[in-house]
Amino acid sequence: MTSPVTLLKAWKMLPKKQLGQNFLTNPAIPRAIVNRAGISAGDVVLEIGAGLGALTVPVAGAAGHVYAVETDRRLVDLLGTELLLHKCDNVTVITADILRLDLGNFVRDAGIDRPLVVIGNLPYHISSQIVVRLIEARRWIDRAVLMFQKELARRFMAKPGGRDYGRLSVMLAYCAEVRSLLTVGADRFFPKPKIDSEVIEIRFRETPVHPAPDEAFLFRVVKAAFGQRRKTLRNALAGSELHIPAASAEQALTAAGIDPARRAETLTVAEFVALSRTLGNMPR
Ligand SMILES: C[S@@+](CC[C@H](N)C(=O)[O-])C[C@H]1O[C@@H](n2cnc3c(N)ncnc32)[C@H](O)[C@@H]1O
Repeated sequence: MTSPVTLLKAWKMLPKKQLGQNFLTNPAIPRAIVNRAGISAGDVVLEIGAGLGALTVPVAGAAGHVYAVETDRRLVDLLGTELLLHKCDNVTVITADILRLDLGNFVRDAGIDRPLVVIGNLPYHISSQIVVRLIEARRWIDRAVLMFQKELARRFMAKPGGRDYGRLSVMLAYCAEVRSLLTVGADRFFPKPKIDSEVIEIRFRETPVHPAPDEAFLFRVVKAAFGQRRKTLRNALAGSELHIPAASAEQALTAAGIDPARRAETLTVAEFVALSRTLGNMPR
């Protein structure tokens, strides 16, 4: 692996902060990610934010095929050269904004016949949005192995009852098993970010443990409940974009067996599902 400092210098480029460009500098990290992710020749991988190819090259060495998405057009020639140099002939580079890529259409158009393994050292400013997209598109995905800023990764894995527990903790617990694979120090990147990173595996379940009658509505309820997380659930729901009268919120919470004076951060996934059911059954 050529160091990002050398590569960027040779190609007369500077990293773009607004694209979250913190490139991996130490080849041991991508190798560890590939090993712990258990990438094998049967896998079709979608990489998000390929950058200079630090992860793309070792992933290509282990996987059947890699679709490497990168939004920064400046990097495409550089990435192509790196892939040629490392004889990676099983990589398709896609110049696109991952948030605009329709995964269903992409899988169909590319003729991909199996659930994807998604991998990436994510641009930190859109990490949460990407996870929401992956949850929505999870029918096309087996698992995702992604690097986040450590604080965010902790929130994704949080259990009810603490400050870290939020909207995405609930959405992920609803549909996936999440575990930490590895912590990566800030000094393993160029430019060096302010905080350490963590790689987590999100393995999507075929069916949720507590299926909601209407998943999209469940996710709206979760968003509304955490929208004003310091308020009691009764008031948070009443003041939310769901426009539920306070009396109806109280009635739905009670019917779901939830004390209306509790806060969102104390509810389990099963309780959110029960609440979405009683709210969904109310006349609107
Ligand atoms: C943290 S860097 C990781 C680069 C490389 N994978 C590595 O580990 O060294 C994130 C990469 O995502 C790219 N990126 C930022 N926003 C993106 C988007 N919306 N869609 C696709 N790629 C994006 C950046 O240009 C950058 O190359």
